[in-house]
Amino acid sequence: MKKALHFGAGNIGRGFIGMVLCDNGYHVVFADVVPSLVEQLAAAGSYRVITLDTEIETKEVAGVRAVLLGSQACREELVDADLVTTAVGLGNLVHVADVLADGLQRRMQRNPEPMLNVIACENAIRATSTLRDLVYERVDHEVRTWLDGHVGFPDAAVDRIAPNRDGYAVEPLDAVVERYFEWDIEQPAVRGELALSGATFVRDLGPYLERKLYLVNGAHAAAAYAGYRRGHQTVREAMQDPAIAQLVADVQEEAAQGLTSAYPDLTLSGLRQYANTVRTRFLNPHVVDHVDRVGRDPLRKLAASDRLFGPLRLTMAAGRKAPALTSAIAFALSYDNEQDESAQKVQQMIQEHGVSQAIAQIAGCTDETVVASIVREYERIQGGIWNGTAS
Ligand SMILES: NC(=O)c1ccc[n+]([C@@H]2O[C@H](COP(=O)([O-])OP(=O)(O)OC[C@H]3O[C@@H](n4cnc5c(N)ncnc54)[C@H](O)[C@@H]3O)[C@@H](O)[C@H]2O)c1
Ligand SMILES: O=P(O)(O)OC[C@@H](O)[C@@H](O)[C@H](O)[C@H](O)CO
Repeated sequence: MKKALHFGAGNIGRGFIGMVLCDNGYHVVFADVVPSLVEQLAAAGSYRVITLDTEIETKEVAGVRAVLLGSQACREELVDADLVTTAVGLGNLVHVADVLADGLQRRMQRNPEPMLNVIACENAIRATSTLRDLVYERVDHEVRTWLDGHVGFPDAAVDRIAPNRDGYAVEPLDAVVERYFEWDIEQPAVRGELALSGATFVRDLGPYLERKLYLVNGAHAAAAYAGYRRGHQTVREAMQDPAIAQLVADVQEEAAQGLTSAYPDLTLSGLRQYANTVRTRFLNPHVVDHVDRVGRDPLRKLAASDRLFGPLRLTMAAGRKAPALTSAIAFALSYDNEQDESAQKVQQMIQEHGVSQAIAQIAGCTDETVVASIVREYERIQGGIWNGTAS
């Protein structure tokens, strides 16, 4: 039986990647940093995925094991794994890289011939490439040469809403997910054979990845940050607020305009259809997804290449204005959730240096016109007079 080592036994790890791998006949070994989660998974050897839709479907993912990240057992799992995946959060890839660097050296010494693929399933531009670079930094020339020939690092885009489980009557290991899913993997970087039913193999991931990050996650972020500010608890509640529903649709339209200029194969009508489906998903009455999960870590979400400044850059490069993305960025900067450490860092930067400096520091954006528009929207939000994007 093929074996997959998956880092991150959280919502998307259990609810999406683990399930697809199991459906493809992999024996799945989860590696996580939370000892209690690892113990529970290891003891149970299985968990359930509950699909939230008009029909609630419960499916068992059986025959799984679990190891603690960094343990000897975890490093040893790499020696004969057939596939490695991650869903740990972009900032945590550095810790996965430490383990991969060590485990892959063991593999080079003891099981060098079989090809291996490593796929990071994180919401970011080319997260697998980021992970590969982190691994390469940690090994010497001999290992790098072996990695070049035997280990593929294909980039991927993953899409499935896997909310937190609070509010659902579920068992401790249950994962809850929407029915929809999409997993796109860049074929040219794959080493050896990799067949995964449920995944789509594409020649160039760029358009798939940016379409997903901007039209799903950018829109999601807009709904969450505006929703938080306007007192909504969940994404669905936020989407039922007409001003936010319009903001989200406008964010998608601006991003779509930018995407069609950057990727001639993407059509505006195709992107509009995709965007409509995304908004319907956000309104799914069976999914309770809190704005604080979707808005988590605004420092990451406000980075230059991420879901808000990424499409803004494309739209501006296409010579178009982006008032809705500007509002969404201003809402992200206004996100002062005390439970979110990253939000608190953003607030501290704003307090210490002002909004313009915070934008420069976080997103590297110093374009005076862009910064001035964001600041104007930020002030409207702070003043409580935002009731729709200024045109
Ligand atoms: N939840 C979603 O709807 C969704 C959908 C698509 C993609 N994603 C992406 O998947 C990733 C995980 O998101 P999530 O919602 O599952 O988060 P989560 O917090 O539910 O799960 C993350 C898991 O990773 C573990 N972890 C953290 N650092 C680790 C490390 N170094 N090694 C091993 N495990 C580690 C955590 O303990 C946790 O169990 C993120 O990059 C997210 O953007 C999430
Ligand atoms: O996971 P994040 O923090 O990058 O983004 C929050 C949500 O937008 C995200 O988890 C979506 O639910 C998911 O990407 C849908 O595929």
